[in-house]
Formats: sequence, C-alpha cells, structure tokens
Amino acid sequence: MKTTGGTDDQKRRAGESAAEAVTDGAVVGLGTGSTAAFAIRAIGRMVDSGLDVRGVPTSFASRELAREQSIPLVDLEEVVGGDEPGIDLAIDGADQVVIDEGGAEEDVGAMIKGGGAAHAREKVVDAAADRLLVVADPSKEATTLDSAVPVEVLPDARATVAREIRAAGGEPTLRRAQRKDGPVVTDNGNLVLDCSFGAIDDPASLARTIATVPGVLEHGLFVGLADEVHVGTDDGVRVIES
Ligand SMILES: O=C(CO)[C@H](O)[C@H](O)COP(=O)(O)O
Repeated sequence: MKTTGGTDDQKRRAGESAAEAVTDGAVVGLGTGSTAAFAIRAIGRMVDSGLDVRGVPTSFASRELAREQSIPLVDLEEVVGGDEPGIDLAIDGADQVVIDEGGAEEDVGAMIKGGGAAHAREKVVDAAADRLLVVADPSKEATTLDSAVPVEVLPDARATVAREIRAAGGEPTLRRAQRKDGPVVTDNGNLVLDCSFGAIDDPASLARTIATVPGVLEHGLFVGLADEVHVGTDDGVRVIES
C-alpha cells in the first residue's frame, strides 16, 4: 500500500546510490520525479568532475534539470538504432514497486509509475535501456500493487477508454490540474485517467489488457523492466535485484 512520501534524505540516498552505477562514456536515461532528481544532480556533480556521459531525458522536467546540471543531452534517435551505442542504463523513480520477497517472485520489480504524468516517455526510455535502476523510498514498497494506474489517453478517446477500463474492473478518474481549472495535459498533449483496480494480482495480464484499448497511448504499469530497486532508508540503501 502506498503511504505518505518518504523523506528527502531517503530519496537522496536512493538517487545517489543508483548514480554510482554510471560509468565513463555511458548513455544514461534520466528519470522523472523527486527521487530521480537526486540521481540527476549526482550525475551533474560527476560531470563537473570530468565524467563523460550523455543523458536521455524522460520528460520536460528531467530535461530542464539536466540542463541546469550541465549534463550533455542526446535524443533517442542519436543513440538507438544501427551502430549506435544504445542506452546503457536508465535511473527512474516509482510510485509503487513490488519488492517484498513475500510476494510472487516474478512480480518483484513490477511497478506503477506516472505520478508526474511522464510514464509514456519514461517507458520508452526505460525499456530501451540495457539496465533499469529504480530509485524509491520505503513508502513506495508493496507486496501487491494496489495504487491507481495512470493511463495516458488521446483526448477524443477519454470516454471510450473509460468505458473499457470499467469493463476490465477498474474505476477511472480524470486527473485534474491543481493550479488551473481543467485536466492535467501531458507533455504529449494527452489526458490522464487514474484507474483504480484494487489489488492487482496479475500485473502483466492487466498491463496487456489496458495496452490493447484503442486510444490508450501508454499506461503506468511497468512489468519486467526493472533490474535493481534502490530503496533509500534512514541509515542507508537497500538494493533489491529483480
Ligand atoms: O513516474 C513518475 C513520473 O511520471 C515518477 O518517477 C514517480 O511519480 C515517482 O516520483 P517521486 O520520486 O517524486 O515520488
């Protein structure tokens, strides 16, 4: 169950721990959110010290932060395909992640993302990376995923997607902006339906179901992508391999 957010110190430890995996010459996917931001700042300090890296941002926000940190950026097209090096490593946050060894072993590392409505581009970059390191605080840990799943939808498809989500056992809610009258609009110009399914016993199956609904651009269930989860605690970091 997702509880309140973690502390900045917990997030910083997680982010800095994952950033240690960045090696000279690497192409790195730069995730979104307050925990991934600590990793981006740590990479920025490494660049200041002479490390040669190129970053692939996953959102407007991560691009802005990386620029502030003077991290050289590249487009996906420049690093993926043909003889290009690809993305060595991506570091990204999570809203909820299965890391409890008491849960189903194959689900460890399954997560829900999209709290920042950036999950479409995050999934493209994270899935393209050779390795995905997830950074989280203990409030994100779960045995079974049960947070609402963000679903990015084409604006015209809002009603039809909502109907299909209900048919699949979910309850969709249009995400509204906090400081403007109206809905959240993603970096891609789309809307977000936060879809509650209760406890998600089979994340892979639900991921496939949502992905097949016409008008869905991307959903926030990330299954089988994470290689490691770095959980920052009050006195250190736990690294769980998945
Ligand atoms: O998926 C995301 C953005 O779309 C973020 O990674 C997720 O919301 C976690 O953010 P934070 O580290 O601030 O809790």
